[in-house]
Amino acid sequence: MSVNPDIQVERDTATFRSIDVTHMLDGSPEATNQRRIRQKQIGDDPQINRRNIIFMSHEERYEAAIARGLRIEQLKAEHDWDIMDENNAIMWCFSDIAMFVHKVMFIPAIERLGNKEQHDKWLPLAIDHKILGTYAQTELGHGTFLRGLEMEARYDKSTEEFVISTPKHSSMKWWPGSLGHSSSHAVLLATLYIDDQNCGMQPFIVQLRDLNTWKPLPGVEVGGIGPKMALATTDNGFLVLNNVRIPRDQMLMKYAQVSKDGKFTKSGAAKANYSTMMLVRVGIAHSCYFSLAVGATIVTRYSAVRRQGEIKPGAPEVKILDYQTQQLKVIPSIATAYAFHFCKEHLKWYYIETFQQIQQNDFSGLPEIHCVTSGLKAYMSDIATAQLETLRRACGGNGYLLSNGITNTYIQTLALPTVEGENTVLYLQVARYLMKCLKVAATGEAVKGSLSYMNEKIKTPYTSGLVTREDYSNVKKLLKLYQNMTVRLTQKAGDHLNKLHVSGQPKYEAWNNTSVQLVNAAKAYCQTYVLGMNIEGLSTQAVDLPGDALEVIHQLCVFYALHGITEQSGNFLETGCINITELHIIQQEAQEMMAKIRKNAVALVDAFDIPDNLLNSTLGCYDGNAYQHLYDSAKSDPMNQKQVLPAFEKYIKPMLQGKHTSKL
Ligand SMILES: CCCCCCCC(=O)SCCNC(=O)CCNC(=O)[C@H](O)C(C)(C)COP(=O)(O)OP(=O)(O)OC[C@H]1O[C@@H](n2cnc3c(N)ncnc32)[C@H](O)[C@@H]1OP(=O)(O)O
Ligand SMILES: Cc1cc2nc3c(=O)[nH]c(=O)nc-3n(C[C@H](O)[C@H](O)[C@H](O)COP(=O)(O)OP(=O)(O)OC[C@H]3O[C@@H](n4cnc5c(N)ncnc54)[C@H](O)[C@@H]3O)c2cc1C
Repeated sequence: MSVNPDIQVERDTATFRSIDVTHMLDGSPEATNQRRIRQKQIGDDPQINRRNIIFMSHEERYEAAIARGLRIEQLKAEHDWDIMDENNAIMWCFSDIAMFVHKVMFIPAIERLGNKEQHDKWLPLAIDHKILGTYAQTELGHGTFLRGLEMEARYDKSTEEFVISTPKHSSMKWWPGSLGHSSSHAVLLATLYIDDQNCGMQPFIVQLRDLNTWKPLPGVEVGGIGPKMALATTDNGFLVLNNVRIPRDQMLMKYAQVSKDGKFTKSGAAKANYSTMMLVRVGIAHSCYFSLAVGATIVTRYSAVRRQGEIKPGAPEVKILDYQTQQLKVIPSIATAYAFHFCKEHLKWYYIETFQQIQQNDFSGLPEIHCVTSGLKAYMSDIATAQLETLRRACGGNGYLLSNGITNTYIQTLALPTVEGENTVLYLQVARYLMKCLKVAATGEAVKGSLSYMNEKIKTPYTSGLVTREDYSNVKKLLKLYQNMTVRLTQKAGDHLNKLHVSGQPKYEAWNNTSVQLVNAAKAYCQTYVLGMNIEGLSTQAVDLPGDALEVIHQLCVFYALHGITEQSGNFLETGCINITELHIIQQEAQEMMAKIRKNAVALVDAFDIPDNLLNSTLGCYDGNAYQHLYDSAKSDPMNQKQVLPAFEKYIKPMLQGKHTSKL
């Protein structure tokens, strides 16, 4: 099929070469080649390809997702993939593999929470798929408040076993992925009791099903929790345990230990048992980038080939991408996807470094990384879901079809603000850290890390530093505005907190009565962080780009900063970081920058280089022939393979013949 001329012209008139930016996104030309080879292995494989999933039943999708997971394992062995390759493969399959939690949580939890003997025993079994596991933490009654977990593990000194039980409905495990039908084992988080003393939430390895018959073991009641909005194949389940006994060495004992005679000891940081969650939060930030890149690719390409209506009366119909309002739906998502790229790259290396320190029992970096990973998981998933919905709607009626490739991505991404810590709750963790740093700054001590900009006192009266027109496209000056806004919102929340406390409210009550302001400050911190990483990326990852490509990536960053201010203008005005005249100039600059970026919109999404066989989109194919692909997809619907469906004989015909009232 030849390429649609409407999309070809976009490529021909772009001011830079997409491939240069692709190399930057991958890290190097060699890395691009390597990724393309991996993506071809996946996209061309009939067992992995998700081409027909929209026409499958729940059970068929589940089976296909198991087969997909298995096939990924085979490819991994055949082609010697490392862990990054495997994680990317899972992401390119949109996490549509049934044993997802086994890979991303069960194994990492054993690695992080187990001691050497436990590694030696359990990891080979898990890695070779001799056992399949889940991460069972959330209960019906408690997902957020982990100190409230009710499933009990009571130590029985006489037999050196833990006895695990579910005292009431609210204490059953509820939600763990792969638990319903796909796990033989669980890393199960339960509250440990020794002689009725509560020793906090601890991790245990519990076998749930017989490995030969797959039947639940005695005392184990397990099943699926029912249909969900999406993620049909993650097989989320419930679990009730009736006095199930496990040996003492099945408590994962890296950070806390129970001796044979029931002595409880702790090593490491207080929240060390929460470390698996941190890893997954980093992974979620990466998924947010990928989902947004997918959505932006589909909708930008579709907007470049769909013509509807006219701008100049009587002139030919225009591409919908030429409407300024359509640009406002599409261009921010492209700019955000690029900003998220720089941010997730930074996050990956930051996590790896800090994790190495933690492995060496240096926990000093833990509070900051907990703040950053919690905040970015929340912020990036909030933004990604909001923008994906805008993008989906930007496709008009066809935005409601599953074949468009964006609807599924969107509803899947909708889980991310909830999983791995509900977003509001995570913002409040960030706020906790902000308040601590504020206190440090108030004593005159230097605040370190991502909030070191707090050290600089904001002078009153204040000027924004935006003097010339060029200042409005100076990303460092724009970043300063964001930093000042964050500091002022943080101070404002801190002042409110103090005021309530001084007026007699206990600290916890004052905290709750300030939590709206605290969350607002936390979001500002996250937004500032992402912009900071975007700017850093310009001088690190993007620095070797040819001049024309660097200019476009720079424009995106400027637009990201300006658009962010227009979206959050209330915060910037309220804190006095800009005045109304400056806001008007910023709005104008943002619109002008958007018009410049529009010229390169298709080339910018091409640079994401997501192949058609992974994109699975009728609207967003590289060749731009959206109408042909829509038609082909409709024709391939199994319901269209018959001219007359059985429902005709059963219901419609009797109705037409006036017999329906008694028969139905
Ligand atoms: C589609 C893809 C599917 C992916 C799979 C999804 C799998 C899942 O969802 S698994 C379940 C995930 N569950 C969660 O994330 C639970 C969310 N809840 C939490 O993380 C915590 O309980 C939380 C943070 C809300 C509060 O914990 P709580 O024990 O009440 O602590 P709290 O008393 O508030 O104290 C917080 C302290 O712990 C620290 N802390 C909390 N979490 C962490 C952490 N992960 N690392 C380091 N420190 C931490 C805080 O910094 C704070 O320190 P300080 O006291 O010095 O200020
Ligand atoms: C698709 C999916 C997959 C999942 N996979 C797993 C898994 O593999 N393993 C696992 O263990 N769990 C899993 N979960 C569970 C998930 O981690 C929890 O649902 C999540 O942590 C939120 O907890 P919750 O359901 O208790 O929400 P709740 O805490 O009940 O949240 C409800 C509301 O209360 C608010 N709220 C709660 N506490 C506070 C507070 N302190 N301050 C202010 N507001 C508050 C929240 O902001 C929210 O608005 C999964 C969930 C989903 C949807």
